[in-house]
Amino acid sequence: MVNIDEAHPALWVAGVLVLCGALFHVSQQARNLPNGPFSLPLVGTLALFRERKMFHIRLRDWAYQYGDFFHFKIGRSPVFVLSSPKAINDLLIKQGSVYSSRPRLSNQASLITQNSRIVALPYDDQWRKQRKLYHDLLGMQNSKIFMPFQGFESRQSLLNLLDHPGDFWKEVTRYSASVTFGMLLRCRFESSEAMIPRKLQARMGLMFKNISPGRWLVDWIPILDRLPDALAPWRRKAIQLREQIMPFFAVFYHRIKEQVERGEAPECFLASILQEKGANLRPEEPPHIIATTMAAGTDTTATTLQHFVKAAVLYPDVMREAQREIDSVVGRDRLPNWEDRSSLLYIAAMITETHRWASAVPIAFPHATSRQDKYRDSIIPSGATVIGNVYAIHNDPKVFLKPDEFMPERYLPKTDPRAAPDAAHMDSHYSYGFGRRECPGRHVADASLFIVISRMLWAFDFVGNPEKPPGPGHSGGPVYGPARFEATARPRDGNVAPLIRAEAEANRPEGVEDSAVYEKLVAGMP
Ligand code: HEM
Repeated sequence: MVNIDEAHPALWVAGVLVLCGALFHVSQQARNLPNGPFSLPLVGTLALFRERKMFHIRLRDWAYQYGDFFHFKIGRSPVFVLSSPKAINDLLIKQGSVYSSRPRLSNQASLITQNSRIVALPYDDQWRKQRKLYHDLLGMQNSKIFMPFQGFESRQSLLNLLDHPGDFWKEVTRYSASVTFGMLLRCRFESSEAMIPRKLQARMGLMFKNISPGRWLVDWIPILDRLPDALAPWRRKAIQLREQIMPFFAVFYHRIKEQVERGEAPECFLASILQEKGANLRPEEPPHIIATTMAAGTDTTATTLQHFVKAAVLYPDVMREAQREIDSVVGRDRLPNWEDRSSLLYIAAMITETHRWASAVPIAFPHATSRQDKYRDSIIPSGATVIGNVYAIHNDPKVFLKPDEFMPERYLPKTDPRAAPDAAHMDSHYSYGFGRRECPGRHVADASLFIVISRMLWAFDFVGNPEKPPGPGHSGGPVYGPARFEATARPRDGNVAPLIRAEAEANRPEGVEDSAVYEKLVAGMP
């Protein structure tokens, strides 16, 4: 969360200043805080600066040391960390009306996001308005309208993997981007080399880097923000960054807007926002909704698929068990389809286990309180940051036996002879977050994962490079993928190639255009 690497010089200056002040201030609330790592008044928890650990690893280690309800401090502000299903259930879920806000963005971050990105909005009417748009689009029932896209794109994935067996890494990004862009604006990508997903990733990287708390000197010395614009060049810089990031999204916005005005828009999320559903939005909101949807839908699903391929390579017995199930339910003469979903229990368990074993967002997104509350004798002030420690819980041996092992059996129904119910003391996972802020795209995401995973395993064995097996470590952030690794998709038998080629073009959804039209429009952008 705190971008220490980026903010290093700023931290030292801020550290000296706040240390001077520290002698005169003692946080009133400190008396009521739960256990936690050592912190200095005003400076906060020193280990945040000292140790070069990834944030979710550090939070897991602290959870082992301080228990399932601890705090640390950023400056003077306590951050509360919940590291057991009980603590999460007690607060983030049962007390949703109190624990569903977001930490306040810095002024710099607000300049970049224009307070229009749902993931960062506080629990207020603007959030409710945007959340309803997502709910209407992505709710359990409505999300079914995307099945034809997911079905078609998963067959394109098989074709691309057949032609380029080593390209799974890029292919899963193409797949996820096509599903997301399809629902957002009826646009798709045929090739794994498509340039738009890469441009999207670059922009989101720039955005997240610059809205992270602690990124700017002024985040650490807020009094500087009182200076007029002429003496505050960082404000201009934030606006320049926004102008670097947002025109890319405006391209999609303007094209669909023109189509709406001509009465020629495709039936899609963006058109419905520009027609009646988004009537109450501020003008700057739709481009940010486009950016959020593209980013939230693409990177997370692609990353989860990369984790899945890693598991398939590292656990060939699990892959074979899944293939045995597919072969017995589906046979070898056709691809798995939606009707098979309720019979493919091992595949369902495998998807849940992928979310647990390697969460794409290992601490979800921090929540914040909208009023003061009390928990286990501690006062949690209004506006406090509260983190659900997903990674710690998913890796806690008290909750999941042998947490390092990829074991779909832990999620099978108890009556299934393959089940290992004692291996899980929780019947789900927290990779989609919690309570009222839980990911609204989860039904779409799980459907996307089901259809492409079941079909990939029907068609291919995933084989690693014995010289370079997938290692530990992560890529990316705030969405964490595995460290890059090699894998080859090897057709399982002689039926696979002819069937994939024969089926690739079937049931092409109507009204979906190739991304070429947008590629021309964004070609000149860096
Ligand atoms: C495997 C795929 C996905 C994962 C792991 C994932 C994970 C998450 C997480 C952890 C959160 C924060 C929850 C919280 O604050 O408690 C979130 C929020 C969100 N997700 Fe997803 N997500 C995925 C797919 C999607 C898709 C496909 C969409 C839509 C196209 C989407 C749209 C959103 C939105 C709009 C929010 C913000 C919700 C809010 O702040 O109220 N996500 N997601």
